[in-house]
Amino acid sequence: MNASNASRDIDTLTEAQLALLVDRFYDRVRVHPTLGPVFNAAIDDWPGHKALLVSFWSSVALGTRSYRGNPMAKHRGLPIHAEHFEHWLDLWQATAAELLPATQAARMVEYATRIGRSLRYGVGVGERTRGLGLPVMDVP
Ligand code: HEM
Repeated sequence: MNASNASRDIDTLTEAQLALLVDRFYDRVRVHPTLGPVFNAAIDDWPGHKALLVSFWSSVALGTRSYRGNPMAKHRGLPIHAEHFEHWLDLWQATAAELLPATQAARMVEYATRIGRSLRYGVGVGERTRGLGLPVMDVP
């Protein structure tokens, strides 16, 4: 009996788990009232999109380096507002919580929150807002 093996069993995420998470998540995205229209307008090849996202998440979470791409550039130019990011993360969190052990779900939510935050700033819908919900303008 080896303690490090036992803890590895709990901590190990597999590509199959990520594929299931991605598959269920985007099935829900497609029919979501706010997210669905943005994705359905941009994506024709859903199996291809899911496969790309499995490679993205396995690069992030498993270090496989199988993803090549530029997520920031892909999101610029899409009609995305702050609420899209909030719905995206809520749905990701709910799907991960259903499909993964709690530790792994928390890990995937943590990654998505961090990546989502930089994407938000990249597409110009960062979290810095004033009370009225106006974007903070930098005065030169
Ligand atoms: C918050 C965390 C998010 C993550 C981690 C994420 C991640 C990604 C990644 C890795 C891609 C593939 C980029 C490529 O083609 O190489 C992608 C594509 C895409 N994302 Fe996101 N995304 C996030 C949020 C959002 C939100 C809020 C929306 C809008 C509702 C969105 C809409 C899209 C669309 C439409 C594409 C396909 C773009 C295209 O192929 O032309 N994403 N996303």
